[in-house]
Amino acid sequence: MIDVAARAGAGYVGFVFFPKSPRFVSLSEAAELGSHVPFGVAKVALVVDPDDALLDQITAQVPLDMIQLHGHESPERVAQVKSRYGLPVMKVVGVGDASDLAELDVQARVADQILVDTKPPKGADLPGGNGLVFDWGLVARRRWPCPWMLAGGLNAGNVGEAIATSGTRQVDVSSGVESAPGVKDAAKIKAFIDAATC
Ligand SMILES: O=C(O)c1ccccc1NCC(=O)[C@H](O)[C@H](O)COP(=O)(O)O
Repeated sequence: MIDVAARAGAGYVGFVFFPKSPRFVSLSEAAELGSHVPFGVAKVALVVDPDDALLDQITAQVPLDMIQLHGHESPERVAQVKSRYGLPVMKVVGVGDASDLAELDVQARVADQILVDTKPPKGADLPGGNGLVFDWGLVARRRWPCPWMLAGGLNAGNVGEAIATSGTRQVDVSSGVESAPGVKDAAKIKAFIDAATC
């Protein structure tokens, strides 16, 4: 499915290293997948509150261009990961309401990129990939000192409105291009990218 995404124009592909996820990939699977990603498409490791031991293994075995921190990592931890691994770090910040915007301002001063995602509901099994939207108006016309990407419940049917409302220049999707949890769908990937780029 990586070739489908790349041919359709995706700029990033992500490997989910979260064992409870239906999208989980092992180190060896990610290493194999990563070796086939075309030049120009960034390979991103998605990790949740990882310790150095896990990141040491991932970065030693998987060809990567970026690390995405999807847990409760502090700005200090973001800075540590950047410096220890020499890779750009995308920090995910979950937004449920306006009170969550302050963390975006703080993390955007440290991270290389921020992913503005929907805050997972309390008790959710997954910190991301839940297919839920938030109020895109909350981030409309906001500026941060690093590039940012919008995520959360996007699909081919709503991504145009999400871009128009939020003003984002980059979008991220997971469950919205799947036919079942963890099963990516080529037609949905193409439709999503077409809708996001026209
Ligand atoms: O997708 C997962 O299973 C996952 C597990 C653990 C951490 C992050 C995870 N996904 C994060 C993503 O990058 C999603 O693309 C993002 O949250 C948007 O997901 P969706 O709402 O399904 O488009």
